[in-house]
Amino acid sequence: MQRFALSNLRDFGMGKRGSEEKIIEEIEKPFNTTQPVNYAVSNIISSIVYGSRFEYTDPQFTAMVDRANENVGVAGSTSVMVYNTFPLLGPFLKIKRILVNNIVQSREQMTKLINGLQETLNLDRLVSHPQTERRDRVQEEIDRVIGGRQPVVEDRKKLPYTDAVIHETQRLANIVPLSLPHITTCDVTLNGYFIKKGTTVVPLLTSVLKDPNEWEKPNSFYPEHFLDEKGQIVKRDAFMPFSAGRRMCLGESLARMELFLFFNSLLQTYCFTTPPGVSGDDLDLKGVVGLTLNPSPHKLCANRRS
Ligand code: HEM
Repeated sequence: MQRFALSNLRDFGMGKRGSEEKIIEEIEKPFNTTQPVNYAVSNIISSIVYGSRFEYTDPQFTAMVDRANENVGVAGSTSVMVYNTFPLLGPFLKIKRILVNNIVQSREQMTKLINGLQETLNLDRLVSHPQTERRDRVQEEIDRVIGGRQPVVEDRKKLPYTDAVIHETQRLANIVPLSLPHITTCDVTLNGYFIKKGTTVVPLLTSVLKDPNEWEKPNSFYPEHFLDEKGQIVKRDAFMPFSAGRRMCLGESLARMELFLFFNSLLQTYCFTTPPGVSGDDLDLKGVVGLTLNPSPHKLCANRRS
C-alpha cells in the first residue's frame, strides 16, 4: 500500500512563497482558513487526476476552484429550488446561466488539461517508474506518539483520542447534511410511508448524526461518543457523514486520509486561536448552507508551537 504523508505544509498554502520567517510572520496574522483548505484539497485531487499540483497564484487553478465553489453555493440556493419545481422558468433565471457557464468553462479547461497530458503520456516511463512512493489533549497525544516526525496514515490506530476528535467534528459539523438527492427505482413502503417509483428522495444525514436516540450529547462537541472506557475508538452505526448503501461517498478513504494528515500536521505545528479581541463565542459556527455546509466567513490565527 502506498504510504501517504503530507511532506510539509506546502499544500496548506504555506510553501514556495518566500523565506521561513516570512511564512511565520504571515500565518501569525489572522486569516480566513477556508481558502487554503479549499486549495489544498483541490490540489490533492489535481495531483491524482493530472499528475501534478498547481501554484496557488495560478489563475487557471484559482478560477477552477472559484467556479466549483460558486456552483456548490448556487446549487443549494432558493432559486434552484424554484427552478426544480418550475423548470420552465430556467431561461429567466440568472443562476441557471451561472451554473451552466461554470460547467462549460470547467469542462473546456479539463479537456485542455487532459489533452495536454495525453501528449506527454509515455508508457515506458510509467512502467519503469512505478509509483514508489478539546485540543490540548490532541496535541499531547500527537507529541507523545508522533513527536516531531511527519504523521503517516498508519499512526491513526495509535491516536485514538485524535481520531475521536476528527469523528466528532465530522458528526457535529457535517459538511453534506442533505447527502445527494436520489430517485426511487420502484415503489417502496418505509416506516409505513408509501413512496412511489420515480420520487426524488433527499436523505437528511443530519437527522441521524444528531439523533438523540443514538448520541449521548447530540448537540455538544463530545469526542467520547467515539471512545470506549479504555479510551479506544468505537464504531458507531449512526456515524454516516459519507451516507450509506451502494451509492455512498466514493471518496471516503481519501477524505478520511486527508482529514487525518491535515489535522495532525497542523496541530503538531500550530496552535489555532481567535484574533486578538475576538472570543470563541463571537465565532459563527452555524455555517453557510449550499449544496454543502461551508464555514461562515471567519479569521483565525495560527501560532507556531514552541
Ligand atoms: C469529508 C469529506 C467528504 C464527505 C463528508 C462526503 C460525503 C458524501 C456524501 C454524503 C455523498 C452522497 C452519498 C449518497 O448519495 O448516498 C457523497 C457522494 C460522493 N462523493 Fe463524497 N464526501 C467527501 C469527500 C469526497 C472526496 C474527497 C471525493 C473524491 C475523491 C468524493 C467523491 C464522491 C463521489 C464520486 C460521490 C458520488 C457517489 C455515487 O453517487 O455513487 N467525496 N459524498
